[in-house]
Amino acid sequence: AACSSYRLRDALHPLWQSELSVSGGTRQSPINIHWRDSVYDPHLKPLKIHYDPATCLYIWNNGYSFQVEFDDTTDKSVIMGGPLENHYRLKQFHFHWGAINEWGSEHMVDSKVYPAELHLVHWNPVTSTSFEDAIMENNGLVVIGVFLKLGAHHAGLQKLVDALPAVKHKDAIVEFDVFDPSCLMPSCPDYWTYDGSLTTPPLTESVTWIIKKTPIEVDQNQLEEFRMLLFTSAGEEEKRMVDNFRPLQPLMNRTVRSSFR
Ligand SMILES: COc1ccc(C[C@H]2SC(=O)NC2=O)c(OC)c1
Ligand SMILES: [Zn+2]
Repeated sequence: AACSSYRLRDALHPLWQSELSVSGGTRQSPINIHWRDSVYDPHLKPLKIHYDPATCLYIWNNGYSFQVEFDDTTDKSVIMGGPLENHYRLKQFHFHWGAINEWGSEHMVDSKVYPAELHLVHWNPVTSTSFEDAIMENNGLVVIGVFLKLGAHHAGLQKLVDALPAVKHKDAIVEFDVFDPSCLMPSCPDYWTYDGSLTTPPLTESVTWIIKKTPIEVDQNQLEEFRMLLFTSAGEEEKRMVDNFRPLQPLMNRTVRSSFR
């Protein structure tokens, strides 16, 4: 019943009216990860991350989240290992968050919700010639999800937070150079992985998800800076950018694998 009400609410939500475009979806995201149902896979390798801070280009407000874009014309910022057959190039990262600390993440772990979730989006340059192509390819994309929890100040994130006032409105863009997103990774190597989809239209089922088990800590002021962004363009009636997460989707015939016992 819960999932059907989610899907009803999901389909009615203004952002996902186009949900019908994948109404036959069998591998939609996000999901609630039931820890005990995840299956340890000894063949899963450690995830290898090599990001070159010089590939960072700019930060912008796309009307749904704020996004940091990277130069993906070379293999300078890549991930490999883990469940992956080859390397994937970093294209962008963005966040999802709530109006208050009680919710905000897209994925959940045993129904535990976090105040925010980071998504690092990568594409497969071996099977696709561009990010745009990879979106339509089965397993063309890899998104690493990192939970954010309320706690200590995150010094690495602060550089990003300090740039947010410059991208307050939809379509605002500001140069953002030399940022290493590795600083947003928890040191714990453990992750879950499953086959899923984009969590915004076109909702295509082209994503290998890698969800880190351990959250990173950020402080209240940093979360509140996220919540001062706007969905709306300059001159429009202001709508605060909050609750930009998709409701849970049914697991259907999928198994979540874990890299740890
Ligand atoms: C047209 O192609 C798109 C559109 C949207 C997103 C972003 C979505 S997907 C995710 O994980 N979170 C989000 O907000 C995307 O990302 C790969 C690719
Ligand atoms: Zn996302």
